[in-house]
Amino acid sequence: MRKNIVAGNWKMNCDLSETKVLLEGLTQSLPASLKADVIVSPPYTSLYYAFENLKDTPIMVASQNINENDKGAFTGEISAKMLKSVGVNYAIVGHSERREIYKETDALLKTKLDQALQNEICPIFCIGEKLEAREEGKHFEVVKHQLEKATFHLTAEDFKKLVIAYEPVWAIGTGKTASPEQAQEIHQYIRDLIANKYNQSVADEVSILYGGSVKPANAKEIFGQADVDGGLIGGASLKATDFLAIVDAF
Ligand SMILES: O=C[C@H](O)COP(=O)(O)O
Repeated sequence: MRKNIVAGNWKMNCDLSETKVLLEGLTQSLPASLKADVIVSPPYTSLYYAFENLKDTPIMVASQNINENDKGAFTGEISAKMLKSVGVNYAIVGHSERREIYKETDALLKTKLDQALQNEICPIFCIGEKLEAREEGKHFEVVKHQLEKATFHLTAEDFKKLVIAYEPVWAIGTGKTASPEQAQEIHQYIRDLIANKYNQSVADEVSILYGGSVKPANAKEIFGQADVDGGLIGGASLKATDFLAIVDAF
């Protein structure tokens, strides 16, 4: 059965001392029993510190990216094996900021997913349409294309290891959130795509997260939708009390 997951994507925020403060805030106020799996995704420079300081807690650590190669002459890059060695169990792959700013293509993302899975890192694979596509009613088409091109080569066993994050680009960092009905509609569509490609039991095992301006004030309503299994949280994950309130929203 699929899991509830709340993942915080810190993006390019938090140096080491800020990481320390944020993690202390999280661990000191962490409820004894959690309603969701909790993941934090600090920048590379804080990953090892995060792992070391969270290993006695239920909070898991994700990277915000992963390289598609094993090793070698790729100046500035970090391999899956290196990530694994500092305690990373999840990797965000295909965030819209990487697609847009760093021109990551569906073909590249496919190889990144393979690399993560080969190294036993669970990908949090991001898909979602831009505002123009939403306004033209092409959002279903966009997410179908993104999903098919990067993931449908996977076996059912590997597909079940993915977490999908639906993040409408127009809702990221803008304060605009998809309505709970809009989120449910497209999450259900994504689950149906998975069921049609694989089968219903695979579709029922994959957690589909919503991302885009999730805050303590709107999390409960969004997470209350039948096919929304949690959230990928940007801005609100940088404040421990807000992030924990979102975790508690189930
Ligand atoms: O990865 C997280 C998303 O980009 C959402 O960011 P946000 O919560 O700041 O809108």
